[in-house]
Amino acid sequence: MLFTKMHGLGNDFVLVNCFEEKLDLEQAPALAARVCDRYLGVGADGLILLLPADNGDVNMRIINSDGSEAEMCGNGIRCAAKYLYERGLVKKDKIQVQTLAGMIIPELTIESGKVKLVRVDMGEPRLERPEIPMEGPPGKVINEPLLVDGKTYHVTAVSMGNPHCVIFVPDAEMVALREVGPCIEKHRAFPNKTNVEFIQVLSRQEVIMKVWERGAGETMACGTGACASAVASALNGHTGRRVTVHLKGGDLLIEWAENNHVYMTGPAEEVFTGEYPV
Ligand SMILES: N[C@@H](CCC[C@H](N)C(=O)O)C(=O)O
Repeated sequence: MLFTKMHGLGNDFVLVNCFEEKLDLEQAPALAARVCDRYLGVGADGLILLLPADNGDVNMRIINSDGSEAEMCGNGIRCAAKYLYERGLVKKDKIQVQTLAGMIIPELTIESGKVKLVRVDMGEPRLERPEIPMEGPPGKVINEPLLVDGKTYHVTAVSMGNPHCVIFVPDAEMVALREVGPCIEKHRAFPNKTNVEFIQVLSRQEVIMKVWERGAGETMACGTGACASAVASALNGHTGRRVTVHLKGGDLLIEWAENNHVYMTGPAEEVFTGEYPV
């Protein structure tokens, strides 16, 4: 299988062009776990498959490093958009990408034939509890107490197609991510598990985010997580609707526009190409 290793702010992926490579999709979870292994495989947070779409330009599937499939991936879709444009597979600067979270539209900034930045219309955030999904009575989950291993966290739940649990903290550096992250990811309140974001508010326009991803653990960045965190920050009155999110791997600009769509702007990089035995 020919593949391309890419990353968005250090959130890294193995991309496979399934217009060319004929993969058995039923084997994709096992393949993802093998290829993403940082010791025995290529090493990545997820496997991205680009497939022919029945609606739109391309169908993107994202499988986490543990083999579980996610509905969407913000950093991954910027990588996919760059790949499709620079390989000439799509010849326009606005691409319609079919995902399990619906149609997502990346828009490219191109300089000398290369993609510099990608601005993605990530669609509307979903806030009602069953849409996350999260156990409990109907309504939105904004700054609500959640008991985790005897400690109470105040959580705001946002779905960007995939579930996010956002927690505001005074100092993101002090969070014991590897201890608390997996407990919240697998908390019984989240029947489909959840991504977990810890947010330190710096100002009305800037936050620091640490993320524990469902199915992948700690990553250097999470695009859908940054969008969910920006929405949660505005809902809790901590920031306005345009926020720079500082992540371990760099910055994302997130805007929750008046039309209720969330726009994410950031880079994507190609690292290398290779061949992997399947
Ligand atoms: N890193 C991604 C999100 C990947 C999927 C996530 N782990 C999930 O299971 O929902 C991003 O940039 O959005």
